[in-house]
Amino acid sequence: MSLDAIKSLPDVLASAKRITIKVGSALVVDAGSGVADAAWMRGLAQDIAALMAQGKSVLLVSSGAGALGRRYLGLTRKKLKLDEKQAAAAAGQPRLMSAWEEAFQTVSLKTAQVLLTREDTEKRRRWLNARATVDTLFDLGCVPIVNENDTVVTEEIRYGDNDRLAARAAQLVRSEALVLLSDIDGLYTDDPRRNASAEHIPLVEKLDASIEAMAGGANAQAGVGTGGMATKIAAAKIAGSAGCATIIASGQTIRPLSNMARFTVIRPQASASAAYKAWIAGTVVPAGKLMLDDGAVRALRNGKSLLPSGIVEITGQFDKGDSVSIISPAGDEVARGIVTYSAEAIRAIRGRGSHDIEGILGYTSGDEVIHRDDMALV
Ligand SMILES: Nc1ncnc2c1ncn2[C@@H]1O[C@H](COP(=O)(O)OP(=O)(O)O)[C@@H](O)[C@H]1O
Ligand SMILES: N[C@@H](CCC(=O)OP(=O)(O)O)C(=O)O
Repeated sequence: MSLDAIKSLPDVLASAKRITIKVGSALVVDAGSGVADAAWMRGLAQDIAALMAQGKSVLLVSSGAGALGRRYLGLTRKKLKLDEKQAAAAAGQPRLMSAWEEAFQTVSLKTAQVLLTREDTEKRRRWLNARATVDTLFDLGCVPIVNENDTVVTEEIRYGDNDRLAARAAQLVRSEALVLLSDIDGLYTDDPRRNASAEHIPLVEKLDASIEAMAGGANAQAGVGTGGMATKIAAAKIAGSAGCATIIASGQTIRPLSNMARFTVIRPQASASAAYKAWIAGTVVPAGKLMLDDGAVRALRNGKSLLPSGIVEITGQFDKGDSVSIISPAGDEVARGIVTYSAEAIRAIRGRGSHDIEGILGYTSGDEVIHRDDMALV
């Protein structure tokens, strides 16, 4: 795979280690035939392979299940009832995945399906489980392909648009860049399909109400998009608060990431890891305390993860995924972090070596009680 292909990528993408790419239905589904656009999908697969060859992890969020299923089931009416939309998504999703599988096979990459609901991204335990699965898929060199689990979500509990789902997914995997590939090459001062004098905006430094006011609804002509520019700006806001930059670009070329002539970059408020650590340190109420020995406190201050061997005492009842306070022998709070094991499990493994964990608990969730990425020094 030639790396020349990605020379024209915006800097923000070149410097990101983890990238989330969202593609809209209009790109994946050929408007005339109503089936997956295999040639376009192969082109994107080549671009993604080029990014992965640089050591980046790529999460793909793909719309198109509803549009593919509609045609397959012969549901051609413009307006469908919710249960019909869900039926279309149920029929379209396996078609969408098999089209992606074929596309990625041409660049020797494996794919995996991750169907999420809003609850998965809002309930902490489910969030952590989803994150662990996607991390493992990255480690295995796979391209996780995310969509909303349309068949089980009702109107009240669904995202309904994959722009915001993609922003949450980007946050889930701690992406530094979220690319929203659409049928338009970025944000304009007004919907350019309705206002010919609308001007393109290449860079948004600060996403405020004046920017939000520019973004309108979907391209009604295409008929398959959901949310339009408004949900892309809402997505950029979610991503930005998690330290992730958003790029809105047109996907209407055969190699959309290599041929990104014009786009809009929306700057995040902080770096992804700084935003995550600020969230751990500030917004989370600790559910318990871990008292450490001096050696463990020194290790944490040197940027190491917390291992069971340095834990002397535990207070409180907490579960895997909860936040705890980490206390020095002098009684000071040195850090806060998200635990990989429950209070009960940590009581059983405290003071022991990581290699003993599996023997004591009968399972292991990793060597660390708190991974350094999940810890903020106070
Ligand atoms: N300010 C704006 N700048 C650019 N596009 C806009 C703006 N306001 C509304 N739009 C519309 O948003 C559409 C893209 O959203 P959408 O149709 O939902 O695509 P997708 O399927 O990629 O999510 C554009 O085609 C355009 O008509
Ligand atoms: N989950 C839906 C996609 C909903 C959606 O946001 O569509 P789009 O605006 O085309 O990205 C599907 O696969 O049909």
